[in-house]
Amino acid sequence: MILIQQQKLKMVTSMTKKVDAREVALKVINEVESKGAYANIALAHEINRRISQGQLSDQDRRFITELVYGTVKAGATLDWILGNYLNRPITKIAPVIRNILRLGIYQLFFLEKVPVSAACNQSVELAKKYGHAGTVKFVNGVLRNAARSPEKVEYPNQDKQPAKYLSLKYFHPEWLVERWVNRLGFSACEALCQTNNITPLLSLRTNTIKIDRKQLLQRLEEEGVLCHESVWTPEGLVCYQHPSLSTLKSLQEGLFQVQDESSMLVAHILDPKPGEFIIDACGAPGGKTTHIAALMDNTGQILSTDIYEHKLEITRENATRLGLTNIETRALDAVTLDQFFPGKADKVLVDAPCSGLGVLRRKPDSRWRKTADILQDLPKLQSAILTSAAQCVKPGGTLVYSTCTTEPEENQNIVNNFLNTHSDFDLEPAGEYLPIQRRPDKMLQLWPHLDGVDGFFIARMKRRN
Ligand SMILES: C[S@@+](CC[C@H](N)C(=O)[O-])C[C@H]1O[C@@H](n2cnc3c(N)ncnc32)[C@H](O)[C@@H]1O
Repeated sequence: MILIQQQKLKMVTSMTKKVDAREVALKVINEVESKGAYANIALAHEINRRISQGQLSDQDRRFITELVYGTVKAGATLDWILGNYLNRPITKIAPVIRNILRLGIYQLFFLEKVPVSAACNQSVELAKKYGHAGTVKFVNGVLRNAARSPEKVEYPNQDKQPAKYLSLKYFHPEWLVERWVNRLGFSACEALCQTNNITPLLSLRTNTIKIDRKQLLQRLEEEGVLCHESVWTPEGLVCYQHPSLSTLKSLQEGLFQVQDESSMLVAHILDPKPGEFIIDACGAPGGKTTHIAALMDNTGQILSTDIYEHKLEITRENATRLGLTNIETRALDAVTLDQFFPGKADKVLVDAPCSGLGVLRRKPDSRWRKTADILQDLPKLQSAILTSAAQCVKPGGTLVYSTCTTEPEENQNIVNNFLNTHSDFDLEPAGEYLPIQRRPDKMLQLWPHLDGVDGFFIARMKRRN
């Protein structure tokens, strides 16, 4: 009798846990869909809150993350799959029920380890909680039908409709895939889309003014973080296992900064020297500013500007945590920089606001927030910032332009147009300033599928004496 009761209790506990994980995921997805919340921020908030209340195990955390990231990323494909089993347009379904269906379809079609019965039953449980008798029946019918007849879903022919096929298969907006297929070809576009769906490993930059990389590696190991050394930068670490970062003392002590490897390359290509005066024109939240500051051995001066004061607050917090005292911040529009510091800086970095199309793998919802229009609008701002910031470079000084995008309109075209109209600047081979894997490239374009890092563009120019 006691044994049966214990078994029942165990079943109830594990059932409750499962329902909780899906319910937490549903809550985050609803916030993304109806309130426009950023998936990574809403998820971190929800997970941290529940971890602090002792409600979530590590396994739950991983499952919730998988459900949220997967469902958000696969959004359009899930709706297209659902279209095969619905007798009304998906837009006519109440948002919460639509999200329960998407979550269910994601598990049925893309999460092999989730049993079909669990995907269906738990979705029905959610429908009971958030819907009424009619919606429970509806969710049950749609999901069981999909589970019974998955063959109803037929992807478009890849030769006849390559962009549509890749877009549905790899969860990318069709306008973007169309661009990439035309420019890169089918196979490269497929590899890029595939890579964009793999959540990248966390990478950290050693704060070299406090600790060296070997010591940090050891210290992190003691805190349960398993890393290996970056093959791109001498201070980078790539972590393949780690607890929640907020629990790490080494982070609070300022021993490292979270930063992608390709982003770390920018400061190396700028090649700052101790004692210089450097302007980081679009500096917040300070990833590159603080790297430049460390490469200058905490000497000289870096003026980190940004149009948003609230973002500069984060730059200042990072600088304080990392123990850097050579950084000043100032809120201003970089388009007006030349009015304040003409010919004053040894080096200027323009890490321009961009479409972020090189970092789609980082944020599951970002691909769905962008439209082709950004590639019309952003280049005007990028050019204006570069032109103004360039006037702050001393004769003989250096100008670096970088973005986290892969699109020529925001990258090569901006730099080529600038060079064509500014004969006092010469292009220098950015690839030769790479700290480890040197390349002959004049302008550097890094790709997630080719280089295993975020898609980044970096160009280095020198002002003539
Ligand atoms: C790519 S982010 C910079 C990231 C930063 N360099 C780092 O490494 O942490 C671009 C920044 O440009 C800022 N920005 C956008 N328009 C601007 C403008 N007109 N003037 C100055 N900053 C601007 C944004 O607020 C954003 O923080």
